Amino acid sequence: MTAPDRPGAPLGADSEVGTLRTVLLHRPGDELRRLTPRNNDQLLFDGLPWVDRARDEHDAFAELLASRGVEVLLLGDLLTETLDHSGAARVQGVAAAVDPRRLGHVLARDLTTYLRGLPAAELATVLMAGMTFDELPVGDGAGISLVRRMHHGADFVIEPLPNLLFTRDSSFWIGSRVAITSLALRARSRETSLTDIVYAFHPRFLGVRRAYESHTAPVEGGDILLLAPGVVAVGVGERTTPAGAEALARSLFDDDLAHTVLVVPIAQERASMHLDTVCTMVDTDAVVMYPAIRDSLSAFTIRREDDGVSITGADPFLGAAADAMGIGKLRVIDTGLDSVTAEREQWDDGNNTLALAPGVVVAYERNVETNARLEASGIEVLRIAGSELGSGRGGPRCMSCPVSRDSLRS
Ligand SMILES: NC(=O)NCCC[C@H](N)C(=O)O
Repeated sequence: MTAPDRPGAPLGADSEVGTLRTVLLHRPGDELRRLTPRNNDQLLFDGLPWVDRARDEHDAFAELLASRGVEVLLLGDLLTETLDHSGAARVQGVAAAVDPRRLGHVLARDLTTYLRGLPAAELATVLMAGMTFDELPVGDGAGISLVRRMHHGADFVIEPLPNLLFTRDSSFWIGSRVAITSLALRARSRETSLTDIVYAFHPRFLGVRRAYESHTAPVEGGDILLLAPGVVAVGVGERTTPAGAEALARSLFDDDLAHTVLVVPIAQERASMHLDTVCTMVDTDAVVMYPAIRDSLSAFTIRREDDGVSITGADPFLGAAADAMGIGKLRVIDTGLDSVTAEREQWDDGNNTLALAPGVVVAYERNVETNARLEASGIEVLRIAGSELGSGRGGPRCMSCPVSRDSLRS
């Protein structure tokens, strides 16, 4: 992995459980205040979070990580620093936010000029929280746009990005490279314009190379599990598509970032929108998994071969994963729950843990039964509150993008 001359540990990750050194989070901000009962479904939230409380919960999450020696980077801070540092980042970030097809040429042009001139912190806020027609600056020429006149003041000129909270999905690190993903749904697609400029222009990431650069089809970070160095599982369901998984596998092989990719079909349902909603790694050879899918989860195995690739399967996931990882057995921590408790705790992200090291995970406190079973199996569980954070349907893993983990290769 790279970057000895930068602050902090070398960048990159080759597993889900190597000791976590640096992580990217997003502190809940004004983008969450945009949620209303009319738009929350479209913006992929199941309710309206109490924003100040969500922030408190998130601050406690960040403090827990820091208390365990993890360097916490905040997306909002990195974005502000990036926009301050780079004119090109400003141009790119604004261009992705201003849609002339929707706003018309006149308004798009005036808004672009206005945004490019904003101080970095204000621009970062607009790019994350969006902007309404009421919030447009009043000045010369205001009112000449028909689009402006005909829209309701509370309509969005720039749509907010409340799901920035889930930093896992818009980028992920593999080896010493970062992949900017290709988010499937309209409500989230602009998020990657922000991770893209941060990784392209922030001095901290100077010289970092990209993985999956072509992003030809949808791939979301929540579907990617780094099972072991060189072995990657990719969930295919509501978000990542078969074409995305195939393109990612070929790209990882070409860049020598993986030799085996397991493609794992998951139900196309909100409760299991990503692979990490039903299964996360808690140790080098162990996962916590939603019990209802334990025996039915399957995988196609794509291997890099001397003369191309081979595809086998579908086979039972647990066996295919153990084979690919070169271990006798992938342990499933037996959450042993009755089906109703298991379903409730899966919905509340009980299986969505963030490993800080082998056998040490962060989990939502509300999943009492799952956490107790993890502890009974020897896993250290660090509990955080998530009553408000969870309203977007994501747990500790979804809310974190590991930027640096110790390698498991050594
Ligand atoms: N990796 C994850 O499962 N992320 C959670 C994403 C939740 C977000 N509200 C979404 O629907 O995309």
